[in-house]
Amino acid sequence: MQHKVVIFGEMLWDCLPSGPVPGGAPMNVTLNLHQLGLNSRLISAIGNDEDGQKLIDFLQTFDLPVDLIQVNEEHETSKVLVNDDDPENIKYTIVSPVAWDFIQWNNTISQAVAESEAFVFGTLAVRNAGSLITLLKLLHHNTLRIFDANFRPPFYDFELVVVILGFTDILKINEDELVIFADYFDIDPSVESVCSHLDQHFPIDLICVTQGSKGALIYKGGKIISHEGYKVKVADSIGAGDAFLSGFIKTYLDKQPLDQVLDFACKLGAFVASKKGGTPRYEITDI
Ligand SMILES: OC[C@H]1O[C@](O)(CO)[C@@H](O)[C@@H]1O
Repeated sequence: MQHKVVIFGEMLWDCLPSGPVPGGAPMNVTLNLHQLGLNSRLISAIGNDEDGQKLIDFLQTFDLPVDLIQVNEEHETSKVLVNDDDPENIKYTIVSPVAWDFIQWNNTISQAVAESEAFVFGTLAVRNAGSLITLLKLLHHNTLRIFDANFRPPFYDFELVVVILGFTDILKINEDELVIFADYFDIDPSVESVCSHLDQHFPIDLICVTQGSKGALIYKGGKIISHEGYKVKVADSIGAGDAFLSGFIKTYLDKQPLDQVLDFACKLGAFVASKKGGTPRYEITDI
């Protein structure tokens, strides 16, 4: 049976100097999972405009269901200005407010989350109270809750992060976010200290930490499994973390051993880093 995963958050156009590409971490994860053969659906919002229609058209070229994507009459489809001068360290300027700042709760999205095997969310889409209220309601469902911190300064608030951590089963952070967590909790910024602190104070069962070109690790029950990553020629790092998370979700739900889960997550992350933008089109056999 196909695993059902629901993803909540932003969908947008990443405006690179070379032209616009579809993006947004939650949309990138949804598309990756779909291409990996899972039943993935995105809860998001576009404006009633051409940019929004083009995003829907793009998703439909993958045969991805778009029934949980709302059309907001008052706010535009999201655009992000991307500075890719340093391909390994991308800078994002995220226009505000936009349609996905106002994702409305309704029975259809609630039921989709209730029936899902996993529910994935991040911090950017809840920068505004409109979508935050909706996410907080959805977090009460009894499904595997996967939190991808995906901090996009200045759009995150650590007090809110702490609330969300209370509803998190699996957490994914990168090495920069690890330091932000350590600063907030006023603890040593090592992987061991941050992960064991989170393990002790929150209901989190497993933590993934991505470390850019140095690879990634999984922390579970006091043990760390690490992977040195796959070396590729980086086109840009847009969506590499999203691809890592997608590879993790697929193999984790398939109940593969954690070292293989980590290996596939690293492989997919590296594969997407070797392509331009966060939403390349591929077959599983290409990875
Ligand atoms: O979601 C915020 C930003 O992060 C990315 O998803 C990459 O992880 C970009 O596509 C987007 O502009």
